[in-house]
Amino acid sequence: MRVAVLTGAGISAESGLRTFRASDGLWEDHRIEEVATPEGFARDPDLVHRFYNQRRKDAAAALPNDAHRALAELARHVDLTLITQNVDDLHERGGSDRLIHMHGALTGALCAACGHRWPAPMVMTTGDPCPACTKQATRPDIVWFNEMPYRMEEIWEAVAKADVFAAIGTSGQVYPAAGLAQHAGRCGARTIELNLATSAVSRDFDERHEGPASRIVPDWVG
Ligand SMILES: CC(C)NC(=O)[C@H](Cc1c[nH]c2ccccc12)NC(=O)[C@H](CCCC/N=C(/NCCC(=O)O)S[C@H]1O[C@H](COP(=O)(O)OP(=O)(O)OC[C@H]2O[C@@H](n3cnc4c(N)ncnc43)[C@H](O)[C@@H]2O)[C@@H](O)[C@H]1O)NC(=O)OCc1ccccc1
Repeated sequence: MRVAVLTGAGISAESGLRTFRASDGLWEDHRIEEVATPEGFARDPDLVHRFYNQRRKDAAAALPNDAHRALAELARHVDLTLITQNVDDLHERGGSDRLIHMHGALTGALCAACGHRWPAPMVMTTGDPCPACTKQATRPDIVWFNEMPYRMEEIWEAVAKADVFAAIGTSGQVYPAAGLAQHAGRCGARTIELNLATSAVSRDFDERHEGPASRIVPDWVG
């Protein structure tokens, strides 16, 4: 059985990490344009580093929950492709050793000059030189708006081949991730939404399970 799972901020909410669009969401305190676009980084890199340094600290202090662990268990029983929009490392710390961070990861640093990648320091600053080209063009290895998400061909292929596609804790407002459910359905997969509430793409699913991820994901995995 081939299963493709897409996760969003909702799966890490019960681990204490803020989602984006909730009333106390990340986008309440910061304008997307300012902190999650290449233009915002060019305009004020210190502000962007402060934003991601705080998220890196919060993620390091958080612990995976039963939903993260249930997906690691699922991978032992089916051919699972785990795709996450999240930049935290709670899937890995929950036991998942094969996943695709389509929007990058807080644990990564990227040189905007030469493209070199290395493990991110907890506190990243504009002065950090690249270990390869020594230029000071260090940025978080995160996919910002108007940038192409990582490993899209692999993701598109895995979803096309899936017998089952499930989306967990995502609002379905950001593309191309939000378009994967429709793609899966068109390719014949059974599509399942697991979420605390309805999302912007709930109509694209054959089946819905509503409730907190830490309860409904272990129930679904069974
Ligand atoms: C806002 C939106 C309209 N804009 C976009 O989609 C844009 C533009 C666009 C492209 N195609 C389109 C088509 C139509 C319209 C617009 C577009 N997309 C892009 O820019 C993408 C890139 C998008 C990626 C941006 N980076 C992120 N993250 C990293 C940064 C960071 O993290 O700081 S996006 C970021 O926001 C999104 C947030 O969504 P969710 O994770 O779903 O979180 P949210 O808070 O919204 O919802 C939480 C959900 O959980 C549920 N929940 C809460 N608690 C629980 C709980 N306890 N249990 C269960 N569920 C729970 C809630 O009910 C809710 O449903 C995630 O993707 C997340 O990664 N790039 C691109 O298109 O590039 C092109 C291109 C082409 C060629 C060459 C170059 C470029």
